[in-house]
Amino acid sequence: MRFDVISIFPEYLAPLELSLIGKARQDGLVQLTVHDLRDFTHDRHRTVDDTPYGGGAGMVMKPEPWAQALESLKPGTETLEAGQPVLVVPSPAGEVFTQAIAEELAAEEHLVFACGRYEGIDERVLEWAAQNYRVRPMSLGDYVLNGGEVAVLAMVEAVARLLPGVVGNPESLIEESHQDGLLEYPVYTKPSDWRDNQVPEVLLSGNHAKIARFRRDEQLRRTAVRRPDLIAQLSVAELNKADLGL
Ligand SMILES: CN1CCN(Cc2ccc(Cn3ccc4ccc(-c5n[nH]c(N)c5C#N)cc43)cc2)CC1
Repeated sequence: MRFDVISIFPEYLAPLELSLIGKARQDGLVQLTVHDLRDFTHDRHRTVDDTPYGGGAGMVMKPEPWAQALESLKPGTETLEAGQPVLVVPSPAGEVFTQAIAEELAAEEHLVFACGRYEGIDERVLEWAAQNYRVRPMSLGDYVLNGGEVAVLAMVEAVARLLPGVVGNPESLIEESHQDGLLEYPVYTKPSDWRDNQVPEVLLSGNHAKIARFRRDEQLRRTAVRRPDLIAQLSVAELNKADLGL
């Protein structure tokens, strides 16, 4: 999988050189390149923004540097068969990024991320880019950030960890939170008695059926309390099976 990230703050993406993603890059499982948008400007001040048409506060990112940066990444013939690369554009106005979308993107060969700043990128860039990219405005969630870099750190990690060989134990990807539409169950480790707080007895029982039931009930209980919106999508049968203890 090839990732390209374009930003005016390339150093913001340095954490992607660490830990699992960093190792995946060293092992050649992931090719990730960060590009400085200002390298695609040609004026003395390396200008990337200007005032908004129609007035309003703040500045808007100029289209030309983005067009030149995206053209520099235009897919070669080797990827034509795979279809156009996906251009992910973090935005407060994007579709909300989910585990399902992470899995979708993990099946792609080439992802390009455009990190906007200021009040956003001139909209014509997204329209123009659609000639060579499948453009996907994407939001990390319903809150306001100052730019796209934090979102790209999260999205790249969520996608890259799904790629073969990146996470040491692939089994840990199976019981993922949100994978089955529920929040994950609580986890515990030694000591079993910690400051007079005990690990739930069932987890020490060795009875795998009871442990599985306990974990499922905890998933349902937590989801019902913290994310009732997810519960609505569950079957009645599933809910009846659980002892929610609410
Ligand atoms: C007059 N009003 C008109 C509405 N705007 C809305 C607005 C526009 C840009 C920004 C800052 N920004 C610039 C690029 C960029 C990318 C992603 C995100 C982002 N925020 N939240 C997420 N989940 C994000 C993601 N992913 C924010 C970004 C903030 C707020 C304000 C001014």
